[in-house]
Amino acid sequence: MLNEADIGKKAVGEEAAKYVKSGMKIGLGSGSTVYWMVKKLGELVQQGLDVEGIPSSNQTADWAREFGVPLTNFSKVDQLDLTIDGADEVDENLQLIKGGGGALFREKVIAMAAKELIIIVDKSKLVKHLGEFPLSVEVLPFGWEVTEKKIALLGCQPTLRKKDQEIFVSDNGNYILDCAFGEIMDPKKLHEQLKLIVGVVETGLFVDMANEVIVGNGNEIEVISQ
Ligand SMILES: O=C(CO)[C@H](O)[C@H](O)COP(=O)(O)O
Repeated sequence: MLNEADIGKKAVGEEAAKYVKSGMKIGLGSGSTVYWMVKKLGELVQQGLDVEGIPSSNQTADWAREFGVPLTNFSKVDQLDLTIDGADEVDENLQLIKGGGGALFREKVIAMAAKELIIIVDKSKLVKHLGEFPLSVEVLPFGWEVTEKKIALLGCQPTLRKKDQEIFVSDNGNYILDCAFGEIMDPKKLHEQLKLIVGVVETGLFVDMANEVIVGNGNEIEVISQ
């Protein structure tokens, strides 16, 4: 049985697949909302849609293989036509926090490489200001303790992400610090400050990147554009 949020995720995931046209190279995001998009894409491929995707996580790659979505990589593709991804928070200016699943680095690469970025969320992800969801920051394992202290000086309490009592390791072999900054009034500035810290690989702030956000409220869908 799907709960209210899951119904919204399924609705927007399936809706987003309609934006994919034959011949396109697609960036495939990560997370439970993207799952529905990849599943739908698999059905469309069965019906003759000619598309290739670059996955942003090992999990998404597994789903693509399961549902029959052909995969490619950046040695063969310079630019993606479209990237479709989820988010943890979306503010009124379509700025995003991503990285709840720890795939933020590859998600940012496929977002940057695409002509268009469509974000798919259920309505619980819409916020006035970013920051209630702790910001994910991917850091190199070497000296992560020092990196953590530098990040804390920017005004948060970072927590090293763990899974099943073990340190969570990203698909890139790095660690994730979940940084509770509270309300983030200037996402661009915070992102830039974080990126200046040696050891920070990438932040989950996606600033001025989303072109369109598809929001699911149960089965009702709303599209918000820049
Ligand atoms: O950024 C992400 C993973 O790194 C996801 O897109 C984000 O966490 C949303 O996930 P879900 O669709 O499961 O709510």
